[in-house]
Amino acid sequence: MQRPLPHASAPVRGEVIVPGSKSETNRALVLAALATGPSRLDGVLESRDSALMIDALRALGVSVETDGTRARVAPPVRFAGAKDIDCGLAGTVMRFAPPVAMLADGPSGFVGDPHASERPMKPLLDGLRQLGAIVTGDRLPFRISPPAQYGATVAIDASESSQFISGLLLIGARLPEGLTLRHTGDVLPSRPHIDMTAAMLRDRGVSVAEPDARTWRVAHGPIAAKDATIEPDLTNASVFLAAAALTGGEVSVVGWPRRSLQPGALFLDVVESMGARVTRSAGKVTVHGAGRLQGIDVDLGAASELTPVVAALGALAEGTTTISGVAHIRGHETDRLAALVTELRRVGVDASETEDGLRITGGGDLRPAVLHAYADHRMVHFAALLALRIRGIGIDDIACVSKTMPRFPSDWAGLIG
Ligand SMILES: O=C(O)C1=C[C@@H](OP(=O)(O)O)[C@@H](O)[C@H](O)C1
Ligand SMILES: C=C(OP(=O)(O)O)C(=O)O
Repeated sequence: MQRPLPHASAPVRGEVIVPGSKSETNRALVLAALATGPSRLDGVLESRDSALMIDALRALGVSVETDGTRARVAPPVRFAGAKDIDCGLAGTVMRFAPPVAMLADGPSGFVGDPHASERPMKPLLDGLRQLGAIVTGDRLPFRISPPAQYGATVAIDASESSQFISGLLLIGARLPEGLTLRHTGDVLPSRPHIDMTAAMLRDRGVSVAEPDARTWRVAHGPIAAKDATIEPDLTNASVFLAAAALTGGEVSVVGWPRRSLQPGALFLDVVESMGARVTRSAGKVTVHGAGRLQGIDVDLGAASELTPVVAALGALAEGTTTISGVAHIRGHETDRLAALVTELRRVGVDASETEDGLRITGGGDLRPAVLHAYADHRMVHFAALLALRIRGIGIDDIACVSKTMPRFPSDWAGLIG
């Protein structure tokens, strides 16, 4: 569905409420499915990625009743093997549901969107093999047969995705002897997401030790049921805050947690270092744009989901912006480094890939264009930000925002006016 995107004829001002965190929602659902009894969740994200997770868990025998942003999850006595579990393009589903399927009473099959088979899976599937599972294939689609006897130690290279570590940690306590998991690679992206997994396990009574920066020990034991409220998604919030920074406006996000493990919270530091002002009061965060932004050098290895938004800011800032630490986003919803460079050049911005990121020179002779989304929700956010300052920007597929924020088009139009 091709769409023109709104241009900002005046500084953007307003207040937004963003839906629940994808990362926290899908972890809370899995942990509730693995728990000793039923859990109630509030603030649950309603989106394609969370719907896929709910369907995957239901297929494995979990009862999930939803009512808007509320969910009641009741674990089964024993997980059932399931055919053709659809992962869509959701990293959290393709990396978190297979370990649960390894605990089932029979084999399970996993499928996904066409591009999903380009996303890295092998280290996770090797991890399941090291635990005794029989797995056919190294990418989607694949099939898992649960082990006759479960192992307890895994060594994998998670430099392509932190989700390999998170997926295995989530089930560690349910393995008969717990889990010792070691990362063997040189870099480890998205550390805050792994910390979020460990924190949510600990909140449910699980012992997770971290003897060094690349090893986790999860003790065997019960995962307590826990009623929980999901935080707003701070990465999705960054798009709205960035609108203020780009137009010299003022945008607040309501319900910003006082403390959060979401890497999206790091956006506040990034936008501040580009020249915007950030204030906090009574549960909300406000970005005050100064009208001009400065290019920066920033390592987004901890928060690589922010790359498309920061790339848009860099394209419209003065000077050069260098984003590093994000080589692994070549394996995200699309090859995000290639996609961002192609789309920046399409509108006349000088941009190139580095070994682990992007170099963008702000400004240039900017021109209108219909940008490509590559089925990637964050490429739509990127295009929406460019459109604020470049007249005549459209997007070839707006519907893919349903991955994590189906109401983005109306919320965005409401904010921009
Ligand atoms: O565990 C999670 O919820 C996520 C981890 C990160 O994955 P990578 O480590 O693959 O970047 C992040 O980019 C993704 O959007 C969500
Ligand atoms: C990388 C992302 O998603 P996924 O959970 O599918 O990996 C993302 O949302 O930016």
